[in-house]
Amino acid sequence: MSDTVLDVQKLSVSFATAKGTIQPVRDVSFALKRRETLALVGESGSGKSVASLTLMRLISRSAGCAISGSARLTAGEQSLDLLNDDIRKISSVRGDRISMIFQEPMTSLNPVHRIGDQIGEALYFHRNLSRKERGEKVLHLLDQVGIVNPARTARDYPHHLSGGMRQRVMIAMAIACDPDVLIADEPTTALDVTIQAQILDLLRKLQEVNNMAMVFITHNLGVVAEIADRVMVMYCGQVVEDASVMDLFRRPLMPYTQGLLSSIPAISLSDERPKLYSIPGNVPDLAKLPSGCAFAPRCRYVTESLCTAREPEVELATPTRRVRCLNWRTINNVDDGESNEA
Ligand SMILES: Nc1ncnc2c1ncn2[C@@H]1O[C@H](COP(=O)(O)OP(=O)(O)OP(=O)(O)O)[C@@H](O)[C@H]1O
Repeated sequence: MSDTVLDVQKLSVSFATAKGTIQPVRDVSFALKRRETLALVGESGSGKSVASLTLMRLISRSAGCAISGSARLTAGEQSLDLLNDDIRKISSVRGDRISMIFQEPMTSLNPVHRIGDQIGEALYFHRNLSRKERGEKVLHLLDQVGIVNPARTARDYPHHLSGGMRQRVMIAMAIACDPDVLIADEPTTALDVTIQAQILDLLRKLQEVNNMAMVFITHNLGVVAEIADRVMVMYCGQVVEDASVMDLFRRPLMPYTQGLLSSIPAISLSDERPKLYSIPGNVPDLAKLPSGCAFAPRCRYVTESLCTAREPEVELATPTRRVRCLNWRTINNVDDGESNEA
């Protein structure tokens, strides 16, 4: 049996906007294995949320939105294409085999329903449980995510809870049916660092217990180092680098990734604090992408005749890492025949 639970091939999403057609996700492919955590990183607007909402089928084809590619979810006996199969089939696995923790718990939780009822909803739809069994499972889930008084919290409404507790409740909802794949969209961004560490710890433990795979969206490279096995860096909707955490942090190959890693602040006790690097310029408007490589206008290694003339294809730098840059060999002193050691 293959270990791949989610196989995404050539996912592209475009929207018709007042400024013209934009393509926030372009030709994104990746495979996710059981128990693996893939981090999706990139600046705001790089297409991380649109990609994951499309996988959940929460963005779907309409007059103003075109989607192409495939996303095969293989969970137990089931195998289905999240992008192309009938929506009734997708609804039967959404919240069950694949689920999502959203960025902002306060807007995702329903303010007029009790916490216990909201967690119980996925169980009601996907599991054949009596009311009593469902209630017990809700208390177990609240306990599992570290809520101190599950019975009381189950009766509470969202506004009774702190930000950290609401985020735990969101996790309890997402894992209620032991999903095979969990997509977590910046689940710790709004929390202070101690709570952030607790939530990361919790997700890791749950992953071990439930054997689930995770797609973890974040801006925070410290969090990536903490939680991910692989990292996929996105820029203007494209994957520009994809590598194991070790390889990426040890030797980033794409100038954008190099820039991101150089902008992480280090803790320094000396009087002379090193000046922090920041990538010059801004992410371009998706409606007016520059010609050639989208990162070229901000790249310190840009070769005008090459980088602005041709759009780079994604290349295998080694059998296990991909990079999208016409200059990556020159920048990293890699000979043509040497790619396997990059
Ligand atoms: N429904 C929509 N219609 C038109 N444009 C959209 C729509 N949804 C998202 N976009 C645009 O798609 C681009 C990618 O947005 P997305 O939210 O995926 O970025 P992101 O990488 O997740 O950013 P952040 O880290 O800030 O969440 C943005 O330019 C956004 O304005």
